[in-house]
Amino acid sequence: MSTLGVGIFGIGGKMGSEVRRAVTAAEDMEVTGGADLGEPRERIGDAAVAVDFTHPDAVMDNIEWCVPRGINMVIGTTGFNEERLARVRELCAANPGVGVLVASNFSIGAVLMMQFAAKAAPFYPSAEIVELHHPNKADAPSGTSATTAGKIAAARAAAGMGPVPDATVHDAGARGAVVDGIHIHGVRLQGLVAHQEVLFGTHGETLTIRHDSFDRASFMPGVLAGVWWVIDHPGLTEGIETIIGL
Ligand SMILES: NC(=O)C1=CN([C@@H]2O[C@H](COP(=O)(O)OP(=O)(O)OC[C@H]3O[C@@H](n4cnc5c(N)ncnc54)[C@H](OP(=O)(O)O)[C@@H]3O)[C@@H](O)[C@H]2O)C=CC1
Ligand SMILES: O=C(O)C1=N[C@H](C(=O)O)C[C@H](O)C1
Repeated sequence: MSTLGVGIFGIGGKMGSEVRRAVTAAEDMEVTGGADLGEPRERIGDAAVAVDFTHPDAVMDNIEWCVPRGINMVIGTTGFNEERLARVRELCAANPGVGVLVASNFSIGAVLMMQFAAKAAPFYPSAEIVELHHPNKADAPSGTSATTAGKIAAARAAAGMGPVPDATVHDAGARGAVVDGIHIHGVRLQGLVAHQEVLFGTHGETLTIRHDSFDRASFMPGVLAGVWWVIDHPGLTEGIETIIGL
C-alpha cells in the first residue's frame, strides 16, 4: 500500500510532536520531514500535505511558500482574520489544484461546543466566553474563542438581536476582549491544556456549555481526517465541520 507523505512545520513543538506521533502511527501516512523556527522549509521533504502548528507570526510565510509549490496544507496555527483568509483564497485561486484547510480547533468536542453555542445563541440576550489554557500559549484570546464569538454573533444577527446587555461605564480591562460584540475572558494556568466555557443568560436562568481537551491527542483524529480531505478538496476549507459530517 502506498502511503501519503506529510511534512510538519513546528515539528518540535507541543502540537507538532503530537502530529509526528499520530502520522507515524497511521498505516496510510508517513512523515517526510519537518521544520522548526529558523530551519529551511525544504526540511519538510517530499510532502503531499504540510501540517502547520507554528506561530501566528510564522504561518502566512509558510503558506506563501507551500501553495505555489503545489503542497496542500492543514493549518491549526491560530491568528487568522478575514484579511489572512482572503490571501489564502487568492493563493489557492492562482494554484487551482491545491487544498488548504484552516481550523482553529481540530477536536470533535470543541466543534460540537461551537455548534451548540450557535444553536443556543438566539435564545439568550447575554453571552460571554471564558477560554482557559496552559501558560505557554502565545495568543489571547484563543482562536477557538474568536471563532465561537463569530458564530454566536452570526446567529444573533440572523435572529435580529441587538448588542448584549452591559451597563459597564468604568472598565479597567476586567470585561475582557470583545470579538464580534462578544466578551472573551482568557485564563492562563499551569495544569491546563485547552478549555472553554460559553455562558448564556436570560431572565431567571443561565446555560453553560463547556469543553475540555485534557490531552493534545484529542486534536489528532481531526488533523488526520483533514490531511486526507485536503488532497481531494482544492481551495480553502474553513473548520472541520464538513469533514466530520456536521
Ligand atoms: N487548531 C487546533 O486544534 C490547535 C491549534 N493550536 C495552535 O497551534 C499553534 C502552536 O501551538 P503549540 O504546538 O502549543 O506551540 P509550541 O510553541 O509548542 O510549538 C510551536 C512550534 O513552532 C515552531 N515555529 C515557530 N515559528 C516557526 C516557523 N517560522 N517555521 C517553523 N516552525 C516554527 C517553534 O519552534 P521554536 O521552538 O524553535 O520556536 C515550535 O517548535 C498555536 O497557534 C496554537 O494556538 C494548538 C493546539 C490545537
Ligand atoms: O494554543 C493552544 O493550546 C490551543 N490553541 C487553539 C486556540 O487558540 O483556540 C486551539 C486549542 O484551544 C488549543
